[in-house]
Amino acid sequence: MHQSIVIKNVNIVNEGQIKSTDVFIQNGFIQKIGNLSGEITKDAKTIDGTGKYLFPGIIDGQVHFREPGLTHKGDLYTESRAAVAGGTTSFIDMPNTVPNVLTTEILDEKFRIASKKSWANYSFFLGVNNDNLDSVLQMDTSQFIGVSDDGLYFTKKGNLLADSPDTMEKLFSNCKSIIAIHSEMEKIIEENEEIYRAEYGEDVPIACHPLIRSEEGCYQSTKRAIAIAEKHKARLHILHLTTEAETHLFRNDIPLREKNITTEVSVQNLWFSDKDYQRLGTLIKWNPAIKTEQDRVGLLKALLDDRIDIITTDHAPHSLEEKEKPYFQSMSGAPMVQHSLYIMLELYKQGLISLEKIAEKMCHNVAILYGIEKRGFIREGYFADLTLVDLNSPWTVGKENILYKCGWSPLEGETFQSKVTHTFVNGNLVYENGNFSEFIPGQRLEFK
Ligand SMILES: O=C1C[C@@H](C(=O)O)NC(=O)N1
Repeated sequence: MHQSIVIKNVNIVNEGQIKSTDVFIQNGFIQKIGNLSGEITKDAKTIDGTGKYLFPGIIDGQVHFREPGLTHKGDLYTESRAAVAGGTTSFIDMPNTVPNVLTTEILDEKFRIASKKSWANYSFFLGVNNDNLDSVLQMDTSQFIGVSDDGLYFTKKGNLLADSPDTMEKLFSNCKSIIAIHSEMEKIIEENEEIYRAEYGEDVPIACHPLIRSEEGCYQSTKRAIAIAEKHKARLHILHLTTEAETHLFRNDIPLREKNITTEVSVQNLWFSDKDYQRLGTLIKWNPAIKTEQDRVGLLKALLDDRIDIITTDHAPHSLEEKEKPYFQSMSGAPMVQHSLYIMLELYKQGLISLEKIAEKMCHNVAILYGIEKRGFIREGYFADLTLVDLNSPWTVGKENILYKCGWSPLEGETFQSKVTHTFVNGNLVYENGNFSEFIPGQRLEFK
């Protein structure tokens, strides 16, 4: 259902600049950027962009949309709908669905479901762990967006790659595609669990979470993974960094395109810190854990100085019932994909990051890092995935505007100054001032 649309007098935030211009969209693509008048836009729907800011659609490099198998928490329809309402137009989903994505058959099935249900553009990681390592090494993994172990440890202890240096050696010496790993050492976590269990029994306070899933567990794991990757010249991506200490293990003296070792931060680690455990309890229990205020500040600094390459959400919905349990039973993770751009724009309002840097880390760099074709930038000939934002339109997160299937957010009660007013996916205006268009499926991400 492509339409011709012209966005007039809008500030485009793109490739390190903000420029006031017009953008003409037709047949799914950005056809023209510049001051437009007359013939070309004659039959086009006009959107007045005066005073607003146009970003490339956000590409979220790490989400858990829960389908198949865990659809009481979320599914590809509900979570991708929440995504586009928050300005996210593409996502890459993790393999800890049920069954785990450990074969190409299951991967194909996820692509099939997404082609029917996803509002946003999509791709999926193939899961890799000790169980399927040999078969993964037989595959031509350069055909996949990447392999990842994220979340697979939920179904089986001891499956974090970070706990299996032999597996990592074998994988890193053979795998041609991006290897995205969840970097924590299970052994260190288990030792810490025993210490706190001895002290508190089963009633361990949530404030102990960052001490159990500790800085040490993250740092040792990331350091070792980088050493093994460097030895084999593998393409390693460390998922959701949570400590300042780890940021110093990454380089910022070479362009992203030349890096073999990259990393990311998830928005919640730029927003929450250990001071929030008292207020929000297990609602902000994540793996790896939200750490200290010093870590939060250090992560932001590393993002700004390019040791951290991209921003993701690790959107991980669970039902409230699954969250509101004593420490050991409470599920880790929380929904975020509808609110990621809002968090970053609020940090902009606080003077902590520029709009250009937000576009770089949430759009351009994700496209570069994963080699995604023709997305992530506002350029003529690129897909018209675009997000229009009003920076002066305050609103408050509440049950009535949360779109996640699980129906809650750790951000409830938070007031954000900015609002996404329009979201375009492949040239289709799918979201406008709180209303959705008819359902139009997103596309499979193509990559180089
Ligand atoms: O890595 C992960 C996985 C995620 C989930 O719930 O799937 N939850 C988390 O807290 N971290």
